[in-house]
Order: sequence, then C-alpha cells, then structure tokens
Amino acid sequence: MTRDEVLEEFRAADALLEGHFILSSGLRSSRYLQCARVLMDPARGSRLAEALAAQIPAELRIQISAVVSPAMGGVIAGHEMARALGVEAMFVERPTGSFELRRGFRLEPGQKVLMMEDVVTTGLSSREAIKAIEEAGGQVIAMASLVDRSGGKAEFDIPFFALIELDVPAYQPDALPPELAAIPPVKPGSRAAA
Ligand SMILES: O=P(O)(O)OC[C@H]1O[C@H](OP(=O)(O)OP(=O)(O)O)[C@H](O)[C@@H]1O
Ligand SMILES: O=C(O)c1cc(=O)[nH]c(=O)[nH]1
Ligand SMILES: [Mg+2]
Repeated sequence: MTRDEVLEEFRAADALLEGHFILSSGLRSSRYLQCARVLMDPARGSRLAEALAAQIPAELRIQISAVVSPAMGGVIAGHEMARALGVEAMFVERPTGSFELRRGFRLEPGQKVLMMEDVVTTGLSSREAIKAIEEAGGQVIAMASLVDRSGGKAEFDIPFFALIELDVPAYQPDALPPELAAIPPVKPGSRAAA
C-alpha cells in the first residue's frame, strides 16, 4: 500500500483531526490521527493490518507467536494484526496507572511477541507496554504501529515497522504557537492526565 493510499484510508475515515490536542505524553499538537475512526470499518482495519504485516521480513514474521497491544488505542489494531499474522491477540491495560496483562491472558516464558500500537509519538507508551509484556514473561522481538509520528525521534532496540510516517509538530505546553494557544485543548486518549 502506498503512502497516498494509506492517507486516503485515513481521510475516508475522517481520522485526520485538526484542533488543539493534548497528547498522551502531555505534548500539544494541532493535528491528531484518530485511529479508532480508521478501525471503525473492519474491512479497512484488516486491509491496513495486512499491508503492515507484509512489511515484516518472513524470517522475523514466522517467529511471532502472539501480538500484544497497549489498550485502548492498540486493541483493535493488534487484533487485526494478529489476524493478518495468524496468531493470537492480547492486550495490556492500565487500570491502576501502569500497563499489566490481565483477563486471564498468559504468555509462555520466552514467548516471542509483536507489540502493536496504533500511533507512536514519543514512544513512551510503547516502551511501557514492552516492559509490561516482558514482566509477564514475553520476549518482544519486534514492534509495529499504524502511524509513526515521532519524526524519527522514537528509537527502539528492536525492529519497528510503521504503515505510515508523518512529520507532525508537537509542542511543550509552555511553548505553544499563538494560533494553537487560542484554541481550547481536548485530550482524546485514555492515559490519566499527569
Ligand atoms: O508514543 P506516545 O507519546 O506514548 O504516544 C502514543 C500513545 O498515545 C495514544 O495512547 P493514549 O495514552 O492517549 O491512550 P489510548 O490508547 O487509550 O488512546 C496512542 O494510542 C499511543 O499509545
Ligand atoms: O501522541 C498521542 O497521544 C497521539 C497522537 C495522535 O496523533 N493520535 C493518537 O491517537 N495519539
Ligand atoms: Mg494508546
């Protein structure tokens, strides 16, 4: 799938939002990729996951025996990715503030896992999710995300595959451009405000 085709899927889903957003990291941005809207259409979700799975080299892909995602945003993306890879899907969640594997989900010691996100901005949520998966016994051998908006700044010591890379500015809350400061902010994600 080309970059334009991926962007067209986001546009068709009305998932390219403009306004003033408080991101998971606390950074602010005038743009938000709302992957939940992209994944509203199961056929679209599965098309995008197939395209992302196809980026993973076969020798790595065959080692993956589960997909684990950070809730909420990663859940549907991870489920579609698991379908594309033919493995089971699980998620970590943070009811008490930090990610943990719950609901009877289990990983065998050393089980090789793909960690699947919807969006990577600073990479903080990804690192937290990987830590929780490894604490639960899994070995995260690769990660993937529908969108990488980190501008190359989020670096991981495992292979990272993204369907699309977008260079979208994000600002510290005390360094907002005036046009952004003029708009009341909204916080779409579920991480508790710091
Ligand atoms: O790379 P980062 O700077 O961590 O930002 C990306 C994270 O932010 C969003 O989650 P959020 O914490 O907003 O909660 P959600 O998954 O419930 O939407 C998104 O789903 C990623 O998990
Ligand atoms: O950094 C985030 O929290 C974030 C950015 C974005 O564009 N989309 C999203 O779902 N989360
Ligand atoms: Mg998330």
